[in-house]
Amino acid sequence: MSKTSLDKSKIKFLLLEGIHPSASEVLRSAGYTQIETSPKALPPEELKAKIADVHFLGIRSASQLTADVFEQASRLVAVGCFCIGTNQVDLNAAREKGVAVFNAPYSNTRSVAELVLAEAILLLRGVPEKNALAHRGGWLKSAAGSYEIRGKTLGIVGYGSIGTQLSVLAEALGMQVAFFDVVTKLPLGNARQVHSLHELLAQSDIVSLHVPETAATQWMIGAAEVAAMKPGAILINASRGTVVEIEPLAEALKQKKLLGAAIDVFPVEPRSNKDEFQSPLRGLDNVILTPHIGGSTMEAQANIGLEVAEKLVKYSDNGTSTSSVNFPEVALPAHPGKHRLLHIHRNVPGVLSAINRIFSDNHINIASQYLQTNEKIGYVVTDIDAASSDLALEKLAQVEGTLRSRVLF
Ligand SMILES: NC(=O)c1ccc[n+]([C@@H]2O[C@H](COP(=O)([O-])OP(=O)(O)OC[C@H]3O[C@@H](n4cnc5c(N)ncnc54)[C@H](O)[C@@H]3O)[C@@H](O)[C@H]2O)c1
Ligand SMILES: O=C(O)CC[C@@H](O)C(=O)O
Repeated sequence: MSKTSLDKSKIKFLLLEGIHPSASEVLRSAGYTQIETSPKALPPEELKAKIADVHFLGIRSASQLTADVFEQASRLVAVGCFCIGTNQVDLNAAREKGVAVFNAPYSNTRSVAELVLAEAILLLRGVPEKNALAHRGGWLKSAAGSYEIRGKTLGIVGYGSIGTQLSVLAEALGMQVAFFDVVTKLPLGNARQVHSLHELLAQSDIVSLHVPETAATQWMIGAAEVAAMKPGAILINASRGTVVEIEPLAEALKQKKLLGAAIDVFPVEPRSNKDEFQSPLRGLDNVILTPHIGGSTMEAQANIGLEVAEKLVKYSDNGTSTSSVNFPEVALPAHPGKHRLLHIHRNVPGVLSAINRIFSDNHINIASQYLQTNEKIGYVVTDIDAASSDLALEKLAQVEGTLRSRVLF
């Protein structure tokens, strides 16, 4: 048996951050037994020590997979992000190591959209302040500053999976929906696209952010943007903590320039439920603060567990990389009776011919072959007879540009 093909009982999975048990169930029913789980993210040094011995890693948003961490990951085959965002992973470093990264792009969109709408209603009614006061023995029975959601304008920044779900639900409640997106999008229902962020801010009663964390979205809402919002408007951020500058927001809330805010994500978030949450927004009664739970419902987490674990199993069992966020996507049939060689390489001219020269020079018959590339890497899968796989694998590893090769049988 080849040294680089492990039997399933030796393949190690590490699932961090309280990933739903549905993931472990999928892995166990696929025959994997070495599954270690932890309720929290690991600090960098601990993560580096652990990752050295792991073949598959599951994380959510709190684990930081930097280039340094990937340096230690000599056995790592794939990472599963059991969430939508993949900004916590250095995708280039993963690609350089030949590590495929998967996520769950849709399983929690509904949960986020529902939370945002609920928060919008509560903020428009001043419930956070009235609730806080009642807990302190106060009684604020008043309609002043309380409004229905019907007829209000919702401004959505980022009209993707979550933004569009929210748009549909908001219209069902009688809201007007406007959105800003860098891409021209087909508006759903009666929603309309506006051409600049400031145009959106100037006309929205509620602004809700649904962009990914990128260089362009970093601090996209700062002092100037808060100033551009309508007096008495509401800001909701359930996207990423780096999208909003907290200090100018806190100031606008203290000055009552804004009616309220609901913030689910923060520039710095505690690594576990035992660490202290620190923020200038603490103590402001017109702000709903939630601990990054936009996607945290039992339904969403169970679905994410299934979805991502199934992707890891398919990649481990037969090399299928469909819906990977950093890898060429290949959907592969089963390969009964054959050994399957997986070769991941830099996408430079000549690699495929070098690979096929190995097969022809060594009289190895190819039963089937698949190639897919993206701008950076190529992924070649070749099914051959079992007898030749050790020799072929040894030679494939020597091809110039090789990032990783392994065999499945
Ligand atoms: N709080 C939570 O628990 C939670 C849960 C799920 C997702 N999220 C976050 O929400 C983000 C959005 O999720 P999604 O599934 O809707 O993503 P998506 O990729 O489907 O949509 C993002 C949209 O933002 C647009 N966009 C990108 N850059 C932009 C910019 N600079 N200005 C304006 N628009 C821009 C894109 O064109 C796209 O339409 C995720 O990336 C994730 O970070 C948070
Ligand atoms: O569950 C998480 O930690 C992240 C949730 C959310 O931000 C996502 O990107 O899906």
